[in-house]
Amino acid sequence: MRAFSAPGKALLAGGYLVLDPKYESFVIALSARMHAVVTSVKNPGLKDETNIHIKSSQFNHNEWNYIASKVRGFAPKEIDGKSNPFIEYTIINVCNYFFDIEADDNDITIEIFSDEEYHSKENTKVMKNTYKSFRFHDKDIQDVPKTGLGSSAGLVTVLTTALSSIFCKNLDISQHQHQRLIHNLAQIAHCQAQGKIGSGFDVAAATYGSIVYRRFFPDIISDLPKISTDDLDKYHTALRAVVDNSDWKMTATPTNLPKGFKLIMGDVNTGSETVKLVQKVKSWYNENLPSSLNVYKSIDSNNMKIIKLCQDLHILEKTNPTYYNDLLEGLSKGKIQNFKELQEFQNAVSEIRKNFRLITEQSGADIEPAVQTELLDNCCKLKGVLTGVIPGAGGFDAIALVASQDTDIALETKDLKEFQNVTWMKLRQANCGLSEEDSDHYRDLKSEC
Ligand SMILES: Nc1ncnc2c1ncn2[C@@H]1O[C@H](COP(=O)(O)OP(=O)(O)O)[C@@H](O)[C@H]1O
Ligand SMILES: C[C@@](O)(CCOP(=O)(O)OP(=O)(O)O)CC(=O)O
Repeated sequence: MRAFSAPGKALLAGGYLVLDPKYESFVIALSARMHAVVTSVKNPGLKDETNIHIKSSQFNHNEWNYIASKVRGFAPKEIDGKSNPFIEYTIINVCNYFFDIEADDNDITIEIFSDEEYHSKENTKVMKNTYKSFRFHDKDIQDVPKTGLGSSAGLVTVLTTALSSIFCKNLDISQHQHQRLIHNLAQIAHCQAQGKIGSGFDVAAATYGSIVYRRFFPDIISDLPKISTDDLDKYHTALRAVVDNSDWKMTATPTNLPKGFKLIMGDVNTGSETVKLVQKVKSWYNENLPSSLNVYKSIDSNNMKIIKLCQDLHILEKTNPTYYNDLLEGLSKGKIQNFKELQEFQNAVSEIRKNFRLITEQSGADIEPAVQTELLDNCCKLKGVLTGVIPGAGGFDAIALVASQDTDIALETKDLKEFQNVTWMKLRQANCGLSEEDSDHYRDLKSEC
């Protein structure tokens, strides 16, 4: 029995630009995690087939029971005809990657758990033990509203890890080459399940944690052949080559918010459709060249300022702790104007937001709609708050603030009508990407009362 977990994400800087390998982005991994607990047994009754049971009991006892066999290219068959593409493409890719390894066991059960912040808490019951606490819903997974933290990317990443651990007994996710294996397999499965090749920052954060990210070239995935039972070798040979030997040309450099700063996320309970926003922005971009390129260049130079400022603040904390402590105190007490680093941080974010408001106006894609502008501006007036953005694709999704560690946002905004539509989420910046957990910590979950 082994267990793994992977974090959710917030794209703090780099929305839209991250789709182009030309630009780098700033991704914060979140304390909300997806978990997978895997067990396996040898079932002598099964010939040349593997049973894979995936249980997601938190969602109305959802489960998917698959049979996968080499002769069908490991295309999994769900015994009741139920479908979950994220699970299916994970099985296909992991099994095809390890096609020549005879696992000791052929009956595998993986239990999925997701931390509460990924989904709406309505009509839920808490089940907990000394180590973990999860919310149980009375609806199926697809019917429970999401908060947009990247549940499918986290799911595919932990599932890829859990299933790989059956074929690769010495899987050690603290090793760089194993992280790379999981990342590449999960990235492929996630794109195939979504039916599109996005930037992949969510899978990269699920694997590597908070990162400065430059995407892979999309053709690395789109060039993979279709799985065909006529030529089974074709897919797994190509997959192995892409996963192990191709140069993905992506970068995922570990980063973090500087010490004494924290991320605050607020859910605004409406949500936006990323795919539609991306389509509108792409059309606007292509129809407005070269001025749209200048807008992107301006956003990029401010994204880079934020990344650089985080690095500079890390250094300052070590080299000039007295000044650094004064700066943190200045941030807590609302004396931002006395510290050039804080001012530069604020200015960079306001330039980015200004550009996104311009794109909103010209493209019709609600990236920073007026109600969110008002909300963010109000947040920025709160003591301890340095700045705020709508992460990722923007729109009516969550807001993300950068604030001093001691900011008590719930207390500061309590009973203020301008914040009545925001629910402050129980989230922090994560301290790691993919990690191995103690499988005993998921046993004997009990209802609170
Ligand atoms: N805990 C879970 N158990 C099973 N499937 C899950 C779970 N969390 C997410 N999924 C799968 O991911 C889908 C949601 O993915 P997506 O729409 O990409 O949302 P997100 O933006 O949160 O990644 C769900 O419909 C389901 O298929
Ligand atoms: C526009 C984007 O650059 C960022 C979208 O970020 P979100 O965090 O909004 O993403 P979803 O979880 O997919 O809704 C598209 C991309 O990078 O794929």
